[in-house]
Amino acid sequence: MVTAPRADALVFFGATGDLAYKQIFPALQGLVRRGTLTVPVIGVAKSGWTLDDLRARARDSLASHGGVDEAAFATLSGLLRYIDGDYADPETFTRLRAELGAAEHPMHYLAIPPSLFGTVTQHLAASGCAQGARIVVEKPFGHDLASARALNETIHQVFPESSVYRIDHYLGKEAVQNMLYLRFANRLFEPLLNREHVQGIQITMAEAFGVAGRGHFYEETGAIRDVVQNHMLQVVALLMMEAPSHPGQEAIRDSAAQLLKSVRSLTPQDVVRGQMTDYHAEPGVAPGSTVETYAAARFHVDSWRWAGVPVDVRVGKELPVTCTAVTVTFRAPPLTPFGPAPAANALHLQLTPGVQVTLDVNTKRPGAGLSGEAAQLVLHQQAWDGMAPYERLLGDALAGDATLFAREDEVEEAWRIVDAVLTPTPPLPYAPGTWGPAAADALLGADGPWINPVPDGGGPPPDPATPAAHGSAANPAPRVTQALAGGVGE
Ligand SMILES: NC(=O)C1=CN([C@@H]2O[C@H](COP(=O)(O)OP(=O)(O)OC[C@H]3O[C@@H](n4cnc5c(N)ncnc54)[C@H](OP(=O)(O)O)[C@@H]3O)[C@@H](O)[C@H]2O)C=CC1
Ligand SMILES: O=C1O[C@H](COP(=O)(O)O)[C@@H](O)[C@H](O)[C@H]1O
Repeated sequence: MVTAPRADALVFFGATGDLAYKQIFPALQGLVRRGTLTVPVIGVAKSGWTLDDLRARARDSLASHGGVDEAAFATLSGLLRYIDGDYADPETFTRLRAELGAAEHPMHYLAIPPSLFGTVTQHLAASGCAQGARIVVEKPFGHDLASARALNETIHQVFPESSVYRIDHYLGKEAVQNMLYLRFANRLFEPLLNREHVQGIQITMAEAFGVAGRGHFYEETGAIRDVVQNHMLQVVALLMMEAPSHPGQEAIRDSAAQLLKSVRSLTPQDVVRGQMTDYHAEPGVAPGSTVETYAAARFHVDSWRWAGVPVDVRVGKELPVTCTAVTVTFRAPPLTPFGPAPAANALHLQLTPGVQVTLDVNTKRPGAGLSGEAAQLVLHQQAWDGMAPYERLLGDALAGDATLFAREDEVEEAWRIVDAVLTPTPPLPYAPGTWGPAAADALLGADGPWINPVPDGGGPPPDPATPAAHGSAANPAPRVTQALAGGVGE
């Protein structure tokens, strides 16, 4: 729900950077194509570039990330402005104020190194650029609980919480929003999602690639800071939170924050840290680095609804597949008059690639007698995200809708949960292409084994020039049932 006026300028700090190139120009072109980006886009960086250099960079970015839509690109080019200057120099912000002209509600997007968030915020205030403005801040938001609190304080000296939009691009994923919708738009699942019926929950975020040339960044971060503190805990919150009291942004964020408040702080015994054996060969990685590229953790949610249900989360680089999936495994029926059921009921939510929801059920084996076999209902299958996460999030921020942005209390709770396991201890080695250190199995004990996701679907978005593809090849008709996939539960 929108609570702020529409932004009338987008100031893009970090327009010459890597994130801009890989994600943001494609998102901006998408917004232009939808007609939701019509305001000036002012890039600010210190590369010594001209506006034409920025336009050339934008075209190059689009050519290698999704394609140039000439009509949309022409409009985007016309909206682009560029200010070349250092963020430490007040003059940069004086020029920005002049470029903003009559804009009353600029949106300042900080796609810049986190060490500069404070500097830029303070210069925005001193130059008058913060007046009536909102700020969109990239991840990571802090390095631990203390630094996140300090950063919140710095930002709040200039921007009230209602004007702060903290990006967690997982919240912009169609599949993550679908998870929330599925829970509360159906009578079917919600009554079952509690300790009476759920045996355990597993979430795996597997990536078949490594640190992808971002060794310097990863050395400062590691898997827990990179994706557990933010993406994984947001998924936990949306999957397990109570129903929001109304559709407004604060109600949804209140429920998510409340759930995070009930997650017990991790201790070293709850976590297994791993490091892929080729990590030290990555440029920017220190010899002897103990940064983890894999982490498995058992979370406990101390709430009336979830007490005693293990929530096991595993993330890692250079695992066998690229897939993020949630599995909710249900308890066995109280009586089994026809003998033990072939498999536990389970709800699988594939969050990436694409969107997929499946349900493992037991059906009668055809023929004589009453024995069963496992089957899988495919409830929903969609091969692409509909809207790329950054397009969705930047569009929402421009419109003044903060629902899909992490609030101060959510971010601080998430840091509180992981704070005691951030100190690097020697990680266990694992070979690229494997599912990580064997010790992660011991973490689950009798609740194991880990469920290795088998990615199904996914793929590039349909060509914008052929919108018919949206409803056909890209979104195949759901299968009704199929035999239980062999990989699930292995
Ligand atoms: N890259 C990625 O895949 C992801 C990045 N992020 C986050 O996005 C943010 C940006 O990351 P990324 O794009 O990789 O970083 P880069 O280092 O590639 O880009 C940094 C940008 O900031 C500008 N900049 C840095 N210092 C100054 C300064 N003193 N004055 C003016 N401009 C300056 C650079 O300008 P210039 O080029 O002119 O020096 C450049 O535009 C970070 O918070 C990162 O954590 C989040 C998710 C993924
Ligand atoms: O934030 C990050 O997310 C990506 C994974 O995002 P996805 O949308 O491709 O699933 C991860 O690779 C990266 O390390 C991390 O910084």
